[in-house]
This record gives sequence, C-alpha cells and structure tokens, in this order.
Amino acid sequence: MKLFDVFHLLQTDLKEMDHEIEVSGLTSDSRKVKQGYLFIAIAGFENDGHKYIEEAIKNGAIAVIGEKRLLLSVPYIQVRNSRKTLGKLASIFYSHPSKKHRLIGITGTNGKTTTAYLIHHLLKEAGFSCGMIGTVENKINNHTKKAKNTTPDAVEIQSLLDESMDDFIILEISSHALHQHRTEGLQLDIAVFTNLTHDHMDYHHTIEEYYNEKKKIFSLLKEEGVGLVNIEDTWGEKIAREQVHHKIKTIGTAGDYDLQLTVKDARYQLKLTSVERESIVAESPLPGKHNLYNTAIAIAACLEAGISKEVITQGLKNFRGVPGRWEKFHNRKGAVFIIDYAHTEDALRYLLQTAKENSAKKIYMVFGFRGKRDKSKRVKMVKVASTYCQQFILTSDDINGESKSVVEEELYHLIPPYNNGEVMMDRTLAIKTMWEKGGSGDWVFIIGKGSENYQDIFHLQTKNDIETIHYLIECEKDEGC
Ligand SMILES: CC(=O)N[C@H]1[C@@H](OP(=O)(O)OP(=O)(O)OC[C@H]2O[C@@H](n3ccc(=O)[nH]c3=O)[C@H](O)[C@@H]2O)O[C@H](CO)[C@@H](O)[C@@H]1O[C@H](C)C(=O)N[C@@H](C)C(=O)N[C@H](CCC(=O)O)C(=O)O
Ligand SMILES: Nc1ncnc2c1ncn2[C@@H]1O[C@H](COP(=O)(O)OP(=O)(O)OP(=O)(O)O)[C@@H](O)[C@H]1O
Repeated sequence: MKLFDVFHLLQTDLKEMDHEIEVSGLTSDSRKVKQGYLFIAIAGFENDGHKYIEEAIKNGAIAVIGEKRLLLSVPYIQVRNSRKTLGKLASIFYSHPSKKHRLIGITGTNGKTTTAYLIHHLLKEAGFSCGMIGTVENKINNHTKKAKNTTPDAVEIQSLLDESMDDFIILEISSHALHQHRTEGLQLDIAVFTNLTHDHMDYHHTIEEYYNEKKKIFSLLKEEGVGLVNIEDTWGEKIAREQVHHKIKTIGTAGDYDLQLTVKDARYQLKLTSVERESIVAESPLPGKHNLYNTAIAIAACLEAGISKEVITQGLKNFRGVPGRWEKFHNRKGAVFIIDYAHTEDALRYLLQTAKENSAKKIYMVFGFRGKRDKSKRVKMVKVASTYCQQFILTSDDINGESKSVVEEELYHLIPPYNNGEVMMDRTLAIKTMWEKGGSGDWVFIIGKGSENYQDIFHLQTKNDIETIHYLIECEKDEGC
C-alpha cells in the first residue's frame, strides 16, 4: 500500500508527497510500530493513543492518523473516526483478503463458540479446509494461535484472513467488535444470529443499544449472502423482521419460520424442515435445549454452504465437543461434574434445567464473576443458582484488575437473601468442597471459566478448573490428598 494512496483515499492531498513511499505495516499500538509503519491513534477506553504518537514516530512511523488537530514532524491526517479508518485501511493493506474465502460470521450473547465449533467440524467432515477466529483459539491453515479477544482487532483479523489458505473461515463476532469497527471490510457469505439476553450492560448500557450493535452483523453480508436467525429468541424475531435489505432465513419451532425446528424426543433429536418440505433429522451432539438451538443453526449454515444432509447427520455423530463447554466428569460416589463457560442468567438456567431433565438428585454450583464487567447480571445469576441448587458457592473468577478485597466484599453482599449460598474465595477449595459433597445422582456445576486459565495461584496450585478436577480424580485414586 502506498502512503500517497492512503492520503488520497482519505481525501487529503499532499502535493509534494513522493508517490512511491510504501507503507510497510499499520497499527494502533505504538509498541508494535516498526520502520515504515502507519500509526493510527485511537482514543480508547483505558488509554489515548494520541499520547503515544511521539513514541510511534520514534519507533519508525512514517505517517500518523488521528482524531485531533495536530502538527507533527511526519505527515498527519485528521479523521472523524480512527477505529473505522483503521478497519478500512487494514482491509486495503491486505488486499481485501475476505474475498479469498467463504466467511461465516456468528453473533449472539450465547452460543457463538459452540456454533462455530459445530460448523467448523461439519465443514471439515465435508472435506473443506476451514479456519476459525473466536474466543477459545484462532485456527488458521490447521495451526492454532492464541486468542486474546473473541473478535481480534481489525489489523489482526485482516492479517489472519490474508495468511489463511482455508476455503472457509468462521468468525465469532462480538457486539464490542461491531461497535469498534473491528469487522470493517469483512464480507460475509453467511451471518448467524443465535440470541440476545442480558449481558455486557457495563459496555452497552441498555439492551436496545446492545441489540443495535448486534444487528450490524447483517450489514457485513455480501449482496448474495444469507442471514440465519434463531427466532425462538424474541430479539431474533425482531432482527429478522427488520432485515429488509438482506436475504434472511429464520429458524424456529413456531411463528414465521423458513426452517421449522421440531424436537423429536427428549434426547434432543431434531428435525429441520424447509418451506419446500425438505427435511433433515439429526441428533444434537451436546445436551440441553440451548445446544439444540446451536445445532439447528449450525445445520442451517452447513446446508447453506452446500454440505449434504448425509455428511451433516453423520458428522454430528463424531463431534467431540467444545473446550470448556459442558465438559463432564464423575467422582467416585457417582456425582456428575460439569465444567462450563456459562456467564449469563440465561445460560445458567439452561444448564440447570438440563440437570433437572436428567433427573439430578441434588444440584450444586460453584461460580464467580469477572471483574470490571456487567455487575447488573450478578443478582439475577445468584437468584437462579439459589432457586435450582441445594447449595452454591460464590468464588473467585478473573478479577480483571479489580481489588481482591472489593471483589470478595461484593460476593458477600449477594448472599444474604438466600440461605443456601456461601463465599469461598479460593476457587480450588470451593471445587474440592463440592467434589467431596456430591453423592450418587447429584450434579455439580463449575461454571464461568471453562477451559480458561486462572489468573491466580490457588491452594491446589492447579492452572484451571479442568486441571483441578483431574487433580481431585487422582487424589481419589490415592485415597485422598
Ligand atoms: C473495552 C474494550 O473493548 N477495549 C478494546 C479496545 O481497546 P482500546 O482501543 O480502547 O484500548 P486502550 O487500552 O484504551 O488504548 C487506546 C489506544 O492506545 C494504544 N496504546 C496504548 C498504550 C501504549 O503504550 N501505546 C499505544 O499506542 C492502544 O493500542 C489503543 O489503540 O480495542 C482493543 C483492540 O481491538 C481490544 O483489545 C480491547 O479489548 C479489551 C482487551 C477487552 O477486554 N475487551 C472486551 C470487553 C471485549 O472486547 N470483549 C469481546 C467479547 C465479549 C463477549 O461476547 O463475551 C471481544 O470481542 O473480545
Ligand atoms: N444457544 C445458547 N443459548 C443460551 N446459552 C447458551 C447457548 N449456547 C451455549 N450457551 C451457554 O453459554 C455458555 C457459553 O457458550 P459459548 O461459548 O458457545 O457462547 P459464546 O457466545 O461464544 O460466549 P462468549 O462470547 O462469552 O465467548 C455455554 O457454556 C453454555 O452454558
């Protein structure tokens, strides 16, 4: 990308500029700037990138873009929205790599990762190479890379798409990413909406604001692209109705569906029937009604991608699950332990109802809350836990820079209306307590972190919930620890 073209695109002409100067890279992080880079200053949530312009120049930036009126030693362009400009330029810099692939974008409060894994698996079963960008990991050309955000920043997305030789790429698209223009320049073949429930009110403030960001996913659709919407969700119904400029296919058990979802039996066999009366019968490989919806929409996406019904039904049978979602273990007494990433009231309810449907005797739960995130959902989550559980323990999650004592105090404040809850800050000891308590036929949920590593070192010195459970299983073999 030539620097002159950047200026031209942003309608700023520098008459004396050498037309041949190449931009060697672009970033909004001064610490990543190298010789020949373009630095885009972003006024962020924690920091102001404009403060780091001098550092960026020292590191080799040959030009800067920002939102303030500034006079610099290198060419500078003032724009109205740095994040949007970064997104646009990132796509241009990498020569619009989204055109090389078929892209499937997934948004929704819950179910993005699960649906992404299901689609990824089925596309691979059909013989396609398939990349994935999301919360747990980024998979490109069959290699796994660490993921920092659910949706990376615009430069990372475009660079991953550029690097990828995969036929398909599945992207989890968060509302934060849509709001912050991380998705600028993406051209989706399929856009999936799973659901919208209470979350992220620390960021979006109202559910309507949150909804308005989520629905932007459809503006990323190619002209011939298709939106798939779960209308079992009331916000899904609204979103589908509002998309007059795009081809939308709705999935639901009743109402204005294009694909009718029928639940065949309690073990979650499902049937999807199109208006043309074509149908597919398949088994959801993961338990719970929530996973039935995830499976249904994943099937719809795969049908849209041209995968045969036979490959889909067969492929679902070999699905190995999703890291940190509904991972099941047993203690010696026969209690079921589920490690899961649930962190909304809605997700908790689905989990607990699934335990009930499976005739759980007593239900127990261990969970906490991520620091500096939506606090308004906590009361609702604790209420659900108290309603369904014999006993629950509130414990540490990732405190995310908050003070430990403040977090602890907040947990204690949540307990008083209920007599079946307690606080135990050491997460591993909280899990151990429930491990020892769970008897035959009981179900114990350890939720909120899934496969994510702890930020703290706890008493058992394990790295994450899965390791803690393995530790406890080994202890049982050795007759106690
Ligand atoms: C609140 C929020 O969303 N922040 C995101 C945002 O950060 P920001 O741009 O505001 O960054 P900032 O720290 O204020 O810094 C401002 C600018 O100064 C620059 N800087 C800073 C320091 C320095 O020395 N030099 C420098 O140039 C920074 O690079 C940045 O460009 O843009 C960054 C790049 O895209 C994101 O990584 C970052 O996500 C943070 C880490 C985060 O935790 N975000 C969460 C809330 C989030 O995005 N979550 C969703 C998933 C939600 C879900 O569904 O569960 C996600 O997509 O991950
Ligand atoms: N369709 C669904 N509806 C409600 N809850 C769900 C659904 N699918 C999954 N869940 C619950 O939400 C948890 C997180 O699921 P998943 O990781 O698939 O969602 P996500 O949208 O990717 O979440 P995040 O954005 O936080 O990573 C699961 O562990 C499960 O408890």
